[in-house]
Amino acid sequence: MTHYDLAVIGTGSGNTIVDESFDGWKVAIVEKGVFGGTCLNRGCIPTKMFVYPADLAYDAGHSAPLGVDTSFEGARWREIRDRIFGRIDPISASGREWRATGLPDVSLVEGHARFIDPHTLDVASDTGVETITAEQVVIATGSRPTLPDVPGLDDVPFHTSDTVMRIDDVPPRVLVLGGGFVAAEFAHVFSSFGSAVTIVNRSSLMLRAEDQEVAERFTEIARARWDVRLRTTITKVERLDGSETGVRAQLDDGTTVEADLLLVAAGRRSNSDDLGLQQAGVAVDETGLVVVDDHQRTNVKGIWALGDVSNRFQLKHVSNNEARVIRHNLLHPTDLASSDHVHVPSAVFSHPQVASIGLTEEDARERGVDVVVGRRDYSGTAYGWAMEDETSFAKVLADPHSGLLLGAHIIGPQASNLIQPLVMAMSLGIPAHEVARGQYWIHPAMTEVVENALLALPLTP
Ligand SMILES: Cc1cc2nc3c(=O)[nH]c(=O)nc-3n(C[C@H](O)[C@H](O)[C@H](O)COP(=O)(O)OP(=O)(O)OC[C@H]3O[C@@H](n4cnc5c(N)ncnc54)[C@H](O)[C@@H]3O)c2cc1C
Ligand SMILES: NC(=O)c1ccc[n+]([C@@H]2O[C@H](COP(=O)([O-])OP(=O)(O)OC[C@H]3O[C@@H](n4cnc5c(N)ncnc54)[C@H](O)[C@@H]3O)[C@@H](O)[C@H]2O)c1
Repeated sequence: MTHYDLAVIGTGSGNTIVDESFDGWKVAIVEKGVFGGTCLNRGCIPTKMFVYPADLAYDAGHSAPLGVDTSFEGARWREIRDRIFGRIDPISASGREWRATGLPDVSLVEGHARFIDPHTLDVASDTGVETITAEQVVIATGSRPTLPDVPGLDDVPFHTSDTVMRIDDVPPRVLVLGGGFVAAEFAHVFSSFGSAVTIVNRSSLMLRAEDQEVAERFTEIARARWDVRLRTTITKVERLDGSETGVRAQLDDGTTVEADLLLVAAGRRSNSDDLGLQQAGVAVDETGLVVVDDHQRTNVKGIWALGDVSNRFQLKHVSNNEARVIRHNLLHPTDLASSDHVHVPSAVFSHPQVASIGLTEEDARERGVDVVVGRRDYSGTAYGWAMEDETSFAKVLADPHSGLLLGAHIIGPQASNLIQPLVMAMSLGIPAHEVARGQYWIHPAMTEVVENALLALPLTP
């Protein structure tokens, strides 16, 4: 049995904790799957590498309103896939190699970790069980796709985001179960490359967690592009005769959908189960998230947690922030840092993009928060005219007296980039009028939509 100063379970954001500041520490990094975790191998990075060519394909087929005659002639899916994973897989492999052999004090222990007690882990692999002990343990085991209880699902071929990017060909018909981030991004990718997409979503809007006006606009655009079934669930799914991958789904509205590929995108759950947390006495909340304080400490001394296993955001920039906090706190136990869970932005890389931070207008109303709203359509700016945009807008919420921003929501081209000055303003506490008038906004850049939304706020001087 080997004793370590530190054991990190999970090589997603967990892997980023251990840098040269831990020289002299004896460290175990434990991983049961592909080195590098979700974002690198099957999440943020490959999805965005598919979205970019999908944007090109989509735009090529939609340039006529600007007087440009281009068309989408087809996508070489296997070439796109192999280019993407030809870049990613070697990064994962070399990261693994470096951890396995490159550092004298760091050991890569490959297998499934389970607590035996707060300082002892059994790591099970095909070659047996290795028991290790550690003074400090970081739980960074991430999350996995939720599989809803759909009758027949166990007996049909289906994909989740874990597997769908590695398929061989663009399916003619794709059925997506779910209407959140994953559904919105993959529907765009597959339909841009030629698939007919049907979305079956339980809630009444796609991207239902967004500001309602944004979710409504996204849903309206999605309906014009895909067959979107709202307030609908699949009641039964079965194999499609004569097809290796196809399914026939019965919906609770009485209709049937046939597809060549079923993508299940119904949310993700924390990988806190199957970790033996009870043996360690680590508390988990009713949704399965490991409970941590602002310093990322669990209720058990010496055990920390970060990322999707313990936060509800399920975003890479949040996991990375938490990893930095844990690194600092392990190295400076008497001067603990805290994570920022207040100003958390997110973006959906679909077409259109959606980006948001802070309160939605509905949140503000429900909580009785006094807010004013500033809104600007892209079509009210010169760059919007250049793009002939008719559907995109930016919306900001602020305290009417201080002018401090409380939320921002953008739907349209480059939303994920346009929101950044608003993230900065919220995070640094810069009032709206100062953001709008305390700097030049390059004319006539797309950012003018943000400037104008800020100027549209009816602030009391
Ligand atoms: C399709 C998709 C697209 C996404 N796009 C974005 C995006 O654009 N922007 C964004 O901010 N976020 C995005 N996310 C979310 C982001 O990927 C996650 O929030 C982030 O990767 C979580 O990091 P983590 O370190 O908590 O977990 P992970 O990266 O999942 O790492 C956990 C690791 O722990 C290992 N593990 C689990 N259990 C055990 C065990 N018992 N023993 C040993 N090892 C174990 C796993 O194998 C895994 O390697 C996306 C997610 C998905 C699925
Ligand atoms: N760009 C990004 O940052 C990005 C991209 C992809 C994923 N992610 C992360 O991964 C998480 C998971 O994404 P997701 O899209 O799987 O989850 P989600 O929570 O965003 O959406 C789940 C959707 O599935 C629907 N649903 C659930 N059960 C259903 C059922 N039985 N029938 C029909 N519809 C059902 C819900 O109504 C909801 O619309 C996200 O919350 C996000 O944090 C982030």
